[in-house]
Amino acid sequence: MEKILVTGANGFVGQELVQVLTQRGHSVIATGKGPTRLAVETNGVRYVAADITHPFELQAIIESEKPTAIVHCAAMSQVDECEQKQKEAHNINVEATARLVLDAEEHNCFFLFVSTDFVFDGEKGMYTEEDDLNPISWYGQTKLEAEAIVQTAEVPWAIVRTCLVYGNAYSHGRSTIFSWLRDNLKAGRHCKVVDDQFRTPTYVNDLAIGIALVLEQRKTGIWHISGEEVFTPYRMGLAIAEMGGWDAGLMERVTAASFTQPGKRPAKTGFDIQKAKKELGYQPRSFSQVAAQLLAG
Ligand SMILES: NC(=O)C1=CN([C@@H]2O[C@H](COP(=O)(O)OP(=O)(O)OC[C@H]3O[C@@H](n4cnc5c(N)ncnc54)[C@H](OP(=O)(O)O)[C@@H]3O)[C@@H](O)[C@H]2O)C=CC1
Ligand SMILES: Cc1cn([C@H]2C[C@H](O)[C@@H](COP(=O)(O)OP(=O)(O)O[C@H]3O[C@@H](C)C(=O)[C@@H](O)[C@H]3O)O2)c(=O)[nH]c1=O
Repeated sequence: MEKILVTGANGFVGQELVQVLTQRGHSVIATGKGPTRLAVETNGVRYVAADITHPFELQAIIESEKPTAIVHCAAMSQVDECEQKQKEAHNINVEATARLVLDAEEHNCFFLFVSTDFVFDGEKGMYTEEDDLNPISWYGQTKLEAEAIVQTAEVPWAIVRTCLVYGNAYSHGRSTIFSWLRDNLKAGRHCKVVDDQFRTPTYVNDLAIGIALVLEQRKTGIWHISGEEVFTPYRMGLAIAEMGGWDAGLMERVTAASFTQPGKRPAKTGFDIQKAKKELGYQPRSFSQVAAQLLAG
């Protein structure tokens, strides 16, 4: 059993990760900005407020709690916000990560950093862990810089990259592609959905299990943990409409060019997850299986 400190625990990925880690018998120190927003009160979880941009808050928690591992989820994760607030995004996504790596070194904690497909430029698609990085957004640039810092850590480290994470959104949390599509279709709302961004969407519970496997097996290095099937958001919507018995005609099939967004999105990402399947025993569920389960409520 590990004693794991999770940053970004109030976030979409963090909430699920805290639950999965405790269900797997680990003791979790959940940290986030301000009061806890953990959706589920779980035994074995302690919540401690900590702003990662305040240098000594996390350091004091690590000093007193002595975790065996740190999973760093906290980030400015909205791509457009990162593009518009570049200094703040760098402060949160890069400088705070650098300080946390130093804290991990001081207390000999295994360090796991959660990263993104947006470190790639989207030309090739189906990226392996060996492919060259070339981000086209400031968000992706900050994650690339943070990855480079993590790789200098003098403690065992892992980088888990993931892609278009979906599931039921938490109240007050960020929406996810799945909940956004389902809610629009269910409400009979017209929506514009892109059909030229290729992803391997990742069920948030599969991601949390993948992170737990890396931690439990103390696997170091870079790991691509995502779904196995390629979808565009439009094709996800078609599947959801079909399963929910809703009108797919509510979705207007558009290209990414029809959106004027501050942050560029890579066209073709998605991950080749053979390494995680072979070496971790990671096995994501199919989109149809998960969507049916989520729609059944
Ligand atoms: N969602 C996705 O599709 C993908 C996510 N990722 C990565 O996964 C990680 C989690 O993402 P996700 O859960 O979706 O994003 P969220 O935005 O839901 O969660 C990020 C969390 O980080 C917290 N945070 C931000 N700034 C600070 C700070 N200064 N101090 C403490 N906490 C802070 C936020 O707090 P608050 O809630 O108070 O704002 C939030 O709870 C991120 O590193 C992201 O880059 C990677 C690929 C895909
Ligand atoms: C809002 C909106 C989104 N979409 C599509 C575009 C995109 O492929 C998908 C999600 O859109 P968003 O703008 O929410 O997310 P986006 O910023 O594209 O997603 C990214 O988030 C960060 C954290 C990551 O690390 C990336 O892996 C990726 O998941 O939904 C539409 O088709 N129509 C819409 O109206």
